[in-house]
Amino acid sequence: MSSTEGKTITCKAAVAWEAGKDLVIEDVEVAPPKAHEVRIQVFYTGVCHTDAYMLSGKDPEGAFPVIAGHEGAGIVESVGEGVTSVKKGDTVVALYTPECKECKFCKSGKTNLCGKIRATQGKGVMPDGTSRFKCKGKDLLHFMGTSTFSQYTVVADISCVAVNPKAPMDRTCLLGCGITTGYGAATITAGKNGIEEGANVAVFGGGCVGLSVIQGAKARKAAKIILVDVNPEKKVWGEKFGATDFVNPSKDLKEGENIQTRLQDMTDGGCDYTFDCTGNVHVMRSALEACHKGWGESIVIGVAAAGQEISTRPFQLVTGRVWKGCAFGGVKGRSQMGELIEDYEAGKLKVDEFITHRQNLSGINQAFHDMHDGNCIRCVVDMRKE
Ligand SMILES: NC(=O)C1=CN([C@@H]2O[C@H](COP(=O)(O)OP(=O)(O)OC[C@H]3O[C@@H](n4cnc5c(N)ncnc54)[C@H](OP(=O)(O)O)[C@@H]3O)[C@@H](O)[C@H]2O)C=CC1
Ligand SMILES: N[C@@H](CCC(=O)N[C@@H](CSC=O)C(=O)NCC(=O)O)C(=O)O
Ligand SMILES: [Zn+2]
Ligand SMILES: [Zn+2]
Repeated sequence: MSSTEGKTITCKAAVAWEAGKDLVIEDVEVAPPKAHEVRIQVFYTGVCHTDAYMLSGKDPEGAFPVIAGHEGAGIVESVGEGVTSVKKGDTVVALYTPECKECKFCKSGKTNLCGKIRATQGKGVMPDGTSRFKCKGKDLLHFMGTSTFSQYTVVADISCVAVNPKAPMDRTCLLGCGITTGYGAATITAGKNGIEEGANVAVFGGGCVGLSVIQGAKARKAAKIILVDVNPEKKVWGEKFGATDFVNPSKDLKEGENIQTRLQDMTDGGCDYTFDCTGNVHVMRSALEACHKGWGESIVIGVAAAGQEISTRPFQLVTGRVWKGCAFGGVKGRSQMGELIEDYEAGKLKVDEFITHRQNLSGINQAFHDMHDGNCIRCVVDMRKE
């Protein structure tokens, strides 16, 4: 038994007291895991745009005070009663899309969305309706079932997966969201079983998610892989991951052209697959309309702010274009993370290349500021260094 097992741990965490304000590094108390829960020492966490989105106050599910973060890797400190899937000392990746393997969703074979704890996760509490975090006598909310901006966090046992301990956690943490999301969207969600060889693909938005779609499209031997981004610096980034073409819609379009018609011209009538990786609802429309008549599919990945809605002429769908979307790329975290880590270890999946910035825990606000720099793809925060 470790010295901390069964006891409350006091550690540092980046606390969001209210929307739109910097995070504050606080001493927080992390209660021991209850039944079917796991307490994890978080070693590394990435910082995702979805964290920024929630912290800005635009997420209808966002509530404060909260500990954000969902791209984390660490080591199991202790487990609650009945936990069999992981044990103390295991290296784990946190899963904001859990996998219980027994609910209607998990058993359907049609989706990676798991219904078992979604309602409480969305309310920022553990499955029993309470929080494991306290600061200054107040309960803090959990976020996305993971809260990786704390040196210790408690998650449901279905919200983490044990992985090869040899894989470096300062990189594999990124498989907890951005890379897996884009790569899975291209290799699992698109079409019946991912993008087919020879398909023409357009990816809107060349951040971590879009570049990961490009990586997946390349793995599937797509023909044209066109990156569409308003940031000219993203051309080089796209090429690094396998993009064959780049279009900047704010600079490269001729008179009378829009991005849809440009992409149709480049692909003999339209793309087989397009992906929105921006979260902009107007871009989502363009991505759909750039699809080939009869079969083109557009996959929405970007998260749009509260109140935003998508629209198009229904005729676009009547004429065979398909609009769909996915969370976590359609990847089932507990069943499929091991394979991604193997691919990374075998040099088949790029991960290190996404890391452009690093911070210690005390630099976490800088990580959010750096997100606005076009050359910031992902910042990894070392949670053990204050
Ligand atoms: N569904 C899911 O499971 C997940 C969804 N997400 C969401 O995916 C989205 C992408 O995430 P991430 O890659 O980290 O984000 P980034 O902000 O790093 O990347 C988005 C890119 O899109 C560019 N962009 C912005 N507006 C346009 C436009 N009008 N046309 C073309 N490009 C544009 C941005 O340029 P600039 O930098 O100049 O603004 C940027 O290069 C976010 O909305 C995020 O919340 C993330 C993870 C999982
Ligand atoms: N809570 C928001 C939507 C936020 C959202 O779409 N989250 C994605 C993951 S984004 C990761 O970086 C997701 O998993 N969605 C599926 C889910 O079940 O939450 C809102 O209410 O609009
Ligand atoms: Zn994310
Ligand atoms: Zn389930």
